[in-house]
Amino acid sequence: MDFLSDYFLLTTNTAKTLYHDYAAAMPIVDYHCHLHPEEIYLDPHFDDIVEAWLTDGSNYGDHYKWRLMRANGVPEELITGSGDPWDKFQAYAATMERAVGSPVFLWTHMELRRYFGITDTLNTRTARDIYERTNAMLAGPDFTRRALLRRMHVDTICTTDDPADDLAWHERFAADGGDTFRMLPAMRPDKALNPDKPGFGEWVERLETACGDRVTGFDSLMALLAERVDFFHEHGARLSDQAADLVTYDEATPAELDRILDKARAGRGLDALEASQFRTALLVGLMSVFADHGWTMQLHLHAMRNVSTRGFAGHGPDTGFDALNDRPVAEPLARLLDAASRRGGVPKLLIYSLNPNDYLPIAAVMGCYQGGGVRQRLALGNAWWFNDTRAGIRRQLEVMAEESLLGNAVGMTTDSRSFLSFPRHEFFRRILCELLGEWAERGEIPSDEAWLGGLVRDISFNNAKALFA
Ligand SMILES: O=C(O)[C@@H](O)[C@H](O)[C@H](O)C(=O)CO
Repeated sequence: MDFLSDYFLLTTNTAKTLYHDYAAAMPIVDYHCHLHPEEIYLDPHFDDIVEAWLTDGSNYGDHYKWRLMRANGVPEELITGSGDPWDKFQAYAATMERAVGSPVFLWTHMELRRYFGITDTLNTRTARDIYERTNAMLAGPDFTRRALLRRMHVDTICTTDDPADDLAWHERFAADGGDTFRMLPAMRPDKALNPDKPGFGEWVERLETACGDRVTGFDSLMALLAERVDFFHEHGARLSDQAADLVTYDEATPAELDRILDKARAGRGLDALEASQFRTALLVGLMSVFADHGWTMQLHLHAMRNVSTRGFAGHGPDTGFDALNDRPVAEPLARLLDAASRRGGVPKLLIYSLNPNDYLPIAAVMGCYQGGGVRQRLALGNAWWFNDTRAGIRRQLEVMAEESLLGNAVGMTTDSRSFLSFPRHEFFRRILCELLGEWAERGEIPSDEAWLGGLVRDISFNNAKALFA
């Protein structure tokens, strides 16, 4: 089979039919990504393929590529530094020559095909020609940020926004009549959930300013966060998204929570127990608020961030110096959900983990809190970050099928920092169809095309669209 042919990844005739007749044309709901609302609203062109693909001055770029370039011995000057764009592109091309089997290799060539119509393999011999052809096209009207989203039939895109953000860019986007797609905020209260991290006190002051009110204790912090959920809801938000790099459960009295909050605001440092008590109470409280609003809460578990001290000191967060951790998940997650179910209720939840060994424990715990007349109240989040690979996506789909209801899975997200990364949805849909096709042609599921095609459309798009119903 030719590289990236129409049938790539589609290993059976059933898969080919399911992908091309049911998945391919479905629009995209990208409900978790890191694209900036300002860039989407202002809709500028890219200076060149290096800005679109690798990095710009603000170190805002695709750290998946940066990690591979570092692994290939490329000096930082040509990764996130101020090196010449052509030198950077050459270095990336040389890196791709070594990246056989990497999803980044596949995505790179899918993006060259889907956006630029270039079918050449990127390497040091073709780099100059591809550099010049892509740069010429990037200057055209079909390559502004919004045009790239339109061309991928994006229906909805959710940005990642702090509770204290004013959502001004979302307001301007809506006031101008939007576009062929919706840009909606998703609330990311990570700063509230990290009272033991530097900047917590400053963040509380940002929240007070956004609300025009004071935080006088833990309950008032929760009240101001609930106010921001109302504000986000009025702006179309229907999802939250928070990282839980550690999943712990420790209870505290209201008085203890107030004391911990004061200590955190004063920057006096919290011990592990105090941080866990604060996070436990805040997560359970937020679950109640999200349940009241009918929101879907995304929990991103077990990242191990900023592993390299030097890397973090030199480049800041989200620059390719993160990993995953293998901390326990089942018991603390069960205790969090149980506390929520006994108090304000368990919201709709998408629970991701960076550690694929967590999939089965998470799915088993999830099954204990379904119900209340809500279809798939809890679902396993899609294969995330290091798991956004053919094997990782298959594993997540298999566990969702084996332990819950694959027909209710909520598709894929780019989770990206690149406007060119939307073929990751095609990558996912092909792997979904490949898996269903294999099961059907092994006789493990009925080869009922209409039924399977409907499920493919639901998993690829309809289930994600329903998050906003
Ligand atoms: O949401 C997260 O915590 C991660 O997606 C994180 O932002 C990471 O840098 C990323 O973008 C992985 O795709």
